[in-house]
Amino acid sequence: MAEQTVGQVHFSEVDIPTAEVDHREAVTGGLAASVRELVDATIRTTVDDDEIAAVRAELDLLTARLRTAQIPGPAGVRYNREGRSWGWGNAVIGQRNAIAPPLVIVHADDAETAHAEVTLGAAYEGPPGMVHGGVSALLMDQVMGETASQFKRLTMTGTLTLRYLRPLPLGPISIDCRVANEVGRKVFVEASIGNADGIAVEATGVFIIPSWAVMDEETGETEGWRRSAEG
Ligand SMILES: CCCCCCCC/C=C\CCCCCCCC(=O)SCCNC(=O)CCNC(=O)[C@H](O)C(C)(C)COP(=O)(O)OP(=O)(O)OC[C@H]1O[C@@H](n2cnc3c(N)ncnc32)[C@H](O)[C@@H]1OP(=O)(O)O
Repeated sequence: MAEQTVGQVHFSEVDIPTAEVDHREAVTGGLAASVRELVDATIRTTVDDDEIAAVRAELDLLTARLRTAQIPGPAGVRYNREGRSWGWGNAVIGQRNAIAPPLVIVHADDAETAHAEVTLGAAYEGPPGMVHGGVSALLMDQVMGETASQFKRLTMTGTLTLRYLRPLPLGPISIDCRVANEVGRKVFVEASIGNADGIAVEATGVFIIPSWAVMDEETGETEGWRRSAEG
């Protein structure tokens, strides 16, 4: 495994064929999907106290089984020589992260725009029956960050400005995003989140290519960074 550091950001090149990565992702992604169901059931269950205690005891045993073999810290972002990258712990798109919806982001071929759709359930509630405003910001931040990066450079959120136009009910939502402008190391991005009734939140963001992450196009120092959302 080769460690690569761009300024303060570390990522790892691992020699795993894409087919095996896809397989691992399908298996562990299935586990995360089951845990997502568990999260929803935990919020909504009305079983009695004894049943909760019994379920909890079983869950603690299951968790202990998973912990018999685990990595020492967070999942990080990894990539292989075929250009497949994956960030399984990412809070928004992480396939192994039950906290992540997970969002599947579709980027246009020119990488200037992106679109994402997902259904948000009880775990994402803020106002009663509505999507938490911070969740809307979180999801848009990820879509905007990826779009700003255009998968060819590292960008970080500098300023995110949100205008909440109307409450967004839990249920199916969609996000649209586009690069509006670019000046030096600043990439200006616009996004919105809404549903079939229209836009609920508009966002504008300044995403910065950090001074420590300006890459040399010739040496391809950061070539391992690719379309993580697709993998
Ligand atoms: C081979 C290719 C590689 C491809 C890679 C593709 C990967 C694809 C995969 C995945 C995509 C990413 C998906 C993630 C999505 C989630 C995003 C997050 O959650 S990011 C975490 C939260 N954000 C932070 O933690 C930042 C913390 N802040 C910093 O690190 C710095 O303050 C930073 C980088 C924002 C700026 O540091 P400086 O040293 O580079 O900035 P200075 O040189 O002072 O300024 C440059 C210009 O930017 C403006 N600027 C600086 N900070 C700004 C700010 N906060 N807001 C707006 N403008 C700012 C300045 O005014 C200046 O503008 P003037 O050139 O003078 O016009």
